[in-house]
Amino acid sequence: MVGTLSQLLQDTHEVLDREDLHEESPFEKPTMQDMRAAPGQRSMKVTLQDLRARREAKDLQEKKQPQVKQEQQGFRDRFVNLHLLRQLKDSRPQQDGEISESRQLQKRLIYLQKNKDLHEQNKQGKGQVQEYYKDHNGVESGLQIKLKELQGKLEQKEKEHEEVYKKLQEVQRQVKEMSSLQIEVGGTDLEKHRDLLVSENERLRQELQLLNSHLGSEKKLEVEALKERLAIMEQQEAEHKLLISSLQREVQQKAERLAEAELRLRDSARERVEEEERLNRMLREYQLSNQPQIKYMVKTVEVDSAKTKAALGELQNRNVYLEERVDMQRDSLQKMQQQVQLEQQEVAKLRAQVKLYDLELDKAQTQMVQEYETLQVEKEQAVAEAFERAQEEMRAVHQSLDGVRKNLLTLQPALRTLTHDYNALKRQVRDFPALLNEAIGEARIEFSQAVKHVSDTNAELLHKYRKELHLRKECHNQLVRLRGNIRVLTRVRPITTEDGVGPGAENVVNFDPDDDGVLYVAQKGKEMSFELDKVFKPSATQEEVFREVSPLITSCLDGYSVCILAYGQTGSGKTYSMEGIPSDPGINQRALHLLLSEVKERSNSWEHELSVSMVEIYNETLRDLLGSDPSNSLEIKILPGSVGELYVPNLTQRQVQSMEDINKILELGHKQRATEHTNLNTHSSRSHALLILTAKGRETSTGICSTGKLYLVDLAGSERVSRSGAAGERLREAQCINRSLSALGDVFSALRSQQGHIPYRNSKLTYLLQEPLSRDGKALLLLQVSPAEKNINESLCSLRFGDRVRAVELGAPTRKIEQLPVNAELAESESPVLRSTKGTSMRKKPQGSVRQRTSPP
Ligand SMILES: Nc1ncnc2c1ncn2[C@@H]1O[C@H](COP(=O)(O)OP(=O)(O)OP(=O)(O)O)[C@@H](O)[C@H]1O
Repeated sequence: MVGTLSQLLQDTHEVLDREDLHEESPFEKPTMQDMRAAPGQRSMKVTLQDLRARREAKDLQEKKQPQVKQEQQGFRDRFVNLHLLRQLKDSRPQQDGEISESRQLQKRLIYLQKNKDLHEQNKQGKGQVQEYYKDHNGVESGLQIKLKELQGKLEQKEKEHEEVYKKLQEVQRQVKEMSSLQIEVGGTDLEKHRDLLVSENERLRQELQLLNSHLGSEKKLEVEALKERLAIMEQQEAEHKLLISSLQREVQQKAERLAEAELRLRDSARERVEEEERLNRMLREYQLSNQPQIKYMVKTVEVDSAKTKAALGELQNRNVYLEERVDMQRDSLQKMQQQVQLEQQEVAKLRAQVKLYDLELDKAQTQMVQEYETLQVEKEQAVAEAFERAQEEMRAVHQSLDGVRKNLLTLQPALRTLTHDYNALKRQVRDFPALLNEAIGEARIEFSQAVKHVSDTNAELLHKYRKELHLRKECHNQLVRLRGNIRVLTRVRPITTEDGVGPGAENVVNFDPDDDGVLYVAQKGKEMSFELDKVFKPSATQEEVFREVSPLITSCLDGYSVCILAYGQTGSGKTYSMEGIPSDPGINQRALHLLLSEVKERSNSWEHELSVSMVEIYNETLRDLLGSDPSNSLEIKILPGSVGELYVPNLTQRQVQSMEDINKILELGHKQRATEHTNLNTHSSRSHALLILTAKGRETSTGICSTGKLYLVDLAGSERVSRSGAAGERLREAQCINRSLSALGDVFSALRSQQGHIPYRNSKLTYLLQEPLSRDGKALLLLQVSPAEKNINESLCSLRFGDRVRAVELGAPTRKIEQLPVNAELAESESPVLRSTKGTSMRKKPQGSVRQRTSPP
């Protein structure tokens, strides 16, 4: 027990001594005034004003400090004594509680002191955090500087690459120059080597580009990753800053609260000290006032102890209150401690994170640096390799260039000779056009001269040939005349619309351009030629045809019996040639017109009388086309008293003196001509039409009379019966026509073979044409030919017929003349023909009349 008390006293002294050392200790001694102040007036919530007032009071107290200290010491002693007394006499447990409270207060004070230390530490922590941030910022700025350095290095490397690339381009250019040189020189091995170098160079360039792109892309990626990391870290830093600022705020708040708590503790300590002082004072007062009555001391003490008890009760209450407050403070301190711990943990975490980030950053940086270094090394290696290759290539190029130079040196003489040759050739080539033009001009001149010569020769030859031909013709004609051959002319009509279209209407007849007596007919790929006296092309006019026959026509005025026969198949143009069309008349009208004009011309020496008859032989009946009744059949009879001279009784004979007479007669005859339509020709004539002109003339000076006759015959169609498709009446017509035509053919055959008997009487036609077709007459056959392919057989028949007729020799013709008295009138001639307008006389040779053989006109 005694040990415990002594321990307590020692502790109390220690505490009191320790508190004395602190100027602002909460256990400073209160002034008397303070002590006197009622406890109820002292608020538990000590404001700062109160604190200031107390401090001022404290300052005042300090002035009295030595004295007070002495008093305190005394009071302490008294207090100790009092305690001892209490413990000894009363041994009250309340005092023990007070002491324990004091101890607790002391402990709390220690705790608060520790808390203060913690606060200091916290402050230091904050400083450390700020330092960390500073460091972090420094690291970041360092990284950025490093990044900038790296970028600078990259740019430098790129520049180096560009330089290398330029060098490569220069090498390529040199290689190209070399290749051009080689092309000029025309090397072969060098070209291969050059191609290899070029391909190698290209490959290197591509590799370099690939490396560049690879390097650039990797670096870019890394920089981007670093930037991303930096951004994240910056974000985290901002968050941490926010956290730290909030923590700082909290720490500040807590520090403020701590300061408040300290103040309160001081207040409570001061109050306690004041209370102690007051108690000491009271004790001293007691001691001073009650020293002689020690025996009553116990009683007084007991009396006073009541007060003391009350004071103690108050103190106890106050202690309880203070204890509560201390508990509260403790709680708050605990909380604060916990918070501080949490914050410390957080700070530690943050530090760890920051360390981690630092590590990561360092790692990334080192990795990046390593990668960069490796890339740098690779790039340098690649560049070095490329450079080496380029150098090697350059060396090779130089070598090849040397080779080329050598080649050039060796090739130079050859080149000189080649250049010389080339220049010579160039000159030749340059001069060549002029030379060529000159040569061409000369050749042209020579050629044109040769052509001209040839053409001249040809023309001459042609001329000679034509002359010869003409002569031959003349001779032939002469011969024909002398022989009395029947001339055969051929007229080919043009292709008409009636021929239709298609292969059947194609032209199969061709002509010889130099010989107008030759005609070619193509049949089934074969070409047959026919030689005739004259061939008229389709383009031949009526005039041309008439011109050819006109000499024969006029010969009738000389007393000849002349016959022109138009022969050919239906539609071959017989009527067209003989009669013609109103706008373009044929032989008949032209002949009459010619004879009229000829008579006129000869009228000085000759008197002529022209009379015309028109007959038709239809179905072997002779009809008078100018008669009043054309249906009457005429007969051919021998003129009585003549030598076989034939005549046609009752045949109408009309004199013609003008063209009007001719036109009227022809119109009448044409009208009365029996024409029928067949399926071959819409205007087919199914009869033989004859225009007989009798020309009686008398030479006024000599009295010689001539009687000439002109038979213009438009024969019926010569086509075969089967082809005409005729039947019945048409068949009979066709048969009659064929019979008469075959009779004509027979006559020609007989004449050709110079038979004794000529079968004139086999048909009306031949019988009527006996005189001109006899040896005394002249005959001309006008073969009408159709050029259409469908008529080729009939055309060939006609041409073959003409060929046969050509061979007929009638002999030299004879004029029919008679000598009459000079003063005799032509009309007084005994000739019945001349006397009568009715009936044509084909009399026998009268006495005194002479048939004079003469040359043809
Ligand atoms: N040279 C020609 N130029 C123009 N047309 C012609 C010629 N020859 C004949 N023709 C025409 O051919 C057609 C038949 O001619 P044309 O009547 O003269 O034949 P044809 O032989 O007399 O017949 P047919 O025996 O039936 O009387 C006519 O339309 C005629 O105009």
